[in-house]
Amino acid sequence: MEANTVEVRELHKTYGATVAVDDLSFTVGPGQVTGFVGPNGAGKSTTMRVILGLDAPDGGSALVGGRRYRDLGTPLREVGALLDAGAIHPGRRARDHLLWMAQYNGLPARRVDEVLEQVGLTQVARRRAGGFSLGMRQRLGIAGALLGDPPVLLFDEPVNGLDPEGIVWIRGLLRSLAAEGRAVLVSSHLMGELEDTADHLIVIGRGRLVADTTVRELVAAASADRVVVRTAHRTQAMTALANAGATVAATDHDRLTVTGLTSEYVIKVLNQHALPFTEVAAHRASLEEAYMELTRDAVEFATYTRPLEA
Ligand SMILES: Nc1ncnc2c1ncn2[C@@H]1O[C@H](COP(=O)(O)OP(=O)(O)OP(=O)(O)O)[C@@H](O)[C@H]1O
Repeated sequence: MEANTVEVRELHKTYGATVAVDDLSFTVGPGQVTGFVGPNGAGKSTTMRVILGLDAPDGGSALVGGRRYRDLGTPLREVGALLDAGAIHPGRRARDHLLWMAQYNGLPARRVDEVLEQVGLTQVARRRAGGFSLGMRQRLGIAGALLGDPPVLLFDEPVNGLDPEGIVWIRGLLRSLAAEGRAVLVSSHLMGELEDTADHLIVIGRGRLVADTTVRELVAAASADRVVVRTAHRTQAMTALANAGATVAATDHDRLTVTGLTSEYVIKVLNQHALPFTEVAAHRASLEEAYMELTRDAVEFATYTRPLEA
């Protein structure tokens, strides 16, 4: 297997009575950003911890470049990770923290200054991490992940708590790391966060695989066959389109979502009835909408509450 690939196969992990990861299999391929999505408690962090050898699986395997983490020669050269940005000793200066990591892993000290530059911390390299903002701590954590120039990178909820500028920066960084041919796995409990970043998606719920798909396919499936219409003649348009065989929902005072007809046919029907419109467009679902569609059954199940007995 190539060095820039992660393979998770039939992974199983329990903590006491809690099944955190349940027969999970997926591959993180090179040259793309793979989003790892699921609600809180779905098992994302546990999976990443197992990949990084911080937790032992009860069954199955998680291999980096075909090897278990503990069999990697110099792990930092094979896989870098940002798990918990708060984990740096507050009294330690940023540069010293990275120098210690470099020395411990037999990496040249010049890499420290390179990664500090890459994450934009050169100016504050001699300050103590305790005085760092969350955004600066995230950057320092990422500098540590990049230190060994690894072909595989894992980021657990990297945008959590960041300001918009920090979020834009991280997105750009993830894209450029993937463009260099690396395998990049990034977790989030918010699908929308990955909209402009991920190429591929692994969606999990309760430790199990829900979807393994490209962002493009997922959005296309959720968008399929839906047309958005804007018209001041909402009621008449709803009647005309429904009579033409469409399923129509009013989504705003002047907006309809039409299913079952092409946009060309929708225009034809509106013209036949001399109904003016300001917009007829094929709907493109957001990633968040696609996710809702994907998990709707599971959510319905989860939010079902038994009525009180009389
Ligand atoms: N060390 C542990 N001891 C006991 N239970 C744990 C431990 N780590 C995780 N769990 C449980 O395993 C399940 C999966 O947790 P995990 O942190 O992997 O989910 P997650 O998808 O990363 O969630 P989040 O988005 O909240 O970080 C949860 O039910 C959690 O409570």
